[in-house]
Amino acid sequence: MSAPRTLYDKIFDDHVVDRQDDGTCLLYIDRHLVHEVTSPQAFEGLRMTGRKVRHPEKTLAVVDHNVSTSPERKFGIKNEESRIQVEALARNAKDFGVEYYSENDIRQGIVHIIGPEQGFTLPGMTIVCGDSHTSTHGAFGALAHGIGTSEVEHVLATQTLIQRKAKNMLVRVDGQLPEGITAKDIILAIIGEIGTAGGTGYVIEYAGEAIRALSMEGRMTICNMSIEGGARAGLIAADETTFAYVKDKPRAPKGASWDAALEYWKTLQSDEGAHFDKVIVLDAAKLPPIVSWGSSPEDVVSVQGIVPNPEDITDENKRTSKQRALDYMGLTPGTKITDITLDRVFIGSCTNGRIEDLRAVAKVVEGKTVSPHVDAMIVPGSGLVKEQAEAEGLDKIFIAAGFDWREPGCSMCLAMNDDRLKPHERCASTSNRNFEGRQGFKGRTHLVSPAMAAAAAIAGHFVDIREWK
Ligand SMILES: CC(C)[C@H](C(=O)O)[C@@H](O)C(=O)O
Ligand code: SF4
Repeated sequence: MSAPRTLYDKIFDDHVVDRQDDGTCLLYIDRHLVHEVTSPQAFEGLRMTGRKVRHPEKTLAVVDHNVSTSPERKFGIKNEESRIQVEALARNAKDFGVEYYSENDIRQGIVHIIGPEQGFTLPGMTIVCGDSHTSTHGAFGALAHGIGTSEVEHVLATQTLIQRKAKNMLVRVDGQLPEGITAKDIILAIIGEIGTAGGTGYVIEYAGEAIRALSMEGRMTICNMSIEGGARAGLIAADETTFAYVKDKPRAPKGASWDAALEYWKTLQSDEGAHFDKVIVLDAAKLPPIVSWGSSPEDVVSVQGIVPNPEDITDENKRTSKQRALDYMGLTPGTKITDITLDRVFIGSCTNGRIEDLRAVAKVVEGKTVSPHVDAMIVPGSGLVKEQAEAEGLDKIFIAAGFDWREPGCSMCLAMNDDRLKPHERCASTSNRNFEGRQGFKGRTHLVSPAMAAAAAIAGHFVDIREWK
């Protein structure tokens, strides 16, 4: 009998085209998502060498980072640099025969939201995109890697990727989440625990009762942020929740192909006794709502906590870096998290811009009003998310509460378009990165769950969502 294998081992093995003695492998790539930021040079490379896209039908292109989220966007992009990137992708997709969702297509949205929505992302697949948060697709039991521009060119030309096998890490989240605690709190707590380098060299498989109980949206939130924990990818074994989500999606297999696919997908689980190089265990029942206080996703604390004091850190380098983070954030050690007031609230991104996230927000803000000193925006992750939210009347709830309801895109997750913080503005954000300048020059980001961001918008400061009425 062969040795027990992990889910990662299985998907990897099933895609190896060539294995060198030194461990370098050539992996077959099933799906390639392309956006405007990391693809122009890759297409240019193909042009210069007279190559074609090897499998246009396994490639899907969409604009997301640079698009305006204003309704005015149908009249064209004003920012020169953004316009050039968007136009380049439209042209490249046309020239190379790749399907393309423009900003005027209802299917357009953040690349990691549209893949799953279209059934382009399926269990057991290898999926790549020139974007670090490609790990999101691991929620489907797919092996999904973010790649660089030269690799984008390699995949476009050959439908393969050069890879070395990573190590296996298991993160098991036991027990049940308390009311009000979400997937976002789980992943922020995990990163707080392992640190931003904790996953370096690993592919993380998330398992345990609390993970199994999550919706696909929640699972995507978890896998999305694997990269913030340093991991090469994040994975969750596909199960009935996955199959129910995937079924009838536009590009999902149909009829007999569906049955055959399902048979295979059901084998995609880590075997009993499979070896993991590192195991982390968390108790879901003990998790509080989490808020980040610094400029790294590992700088997290319970909403009931206080801003930590770097003086307490013994390691000098770490102490200096956390001191710098506090200065950047304009925070004083000992301040209660619930005393931190906000100027802006951003709800959206590939971490938390899906329909379930918007429903959670609507539940918190219905019949209430955004604090007069807060400017709050909601950016649906895709045109289809927007359409669904509007069909459910969520937009009316948001607008009545004083939120700005926008068009889909990455928006203020990274401020490549006009949505950005002004220097020193403080923002509660449902996105995944709180790096210096991430949401605008000198902007201050606190990462939270959608419900926590929503409550903060209404209250004007952080509140414990477990006490929300
Ligand atoms: C622009 C892109 C290359 C980048 C990434 O790779 O993640 C962006 O999506 C981000 O979130 O910082
Ligand atoms: S929403 Fe943010 S994290 Fe996601 S792809 Fe866009 S910029 Fe990157």
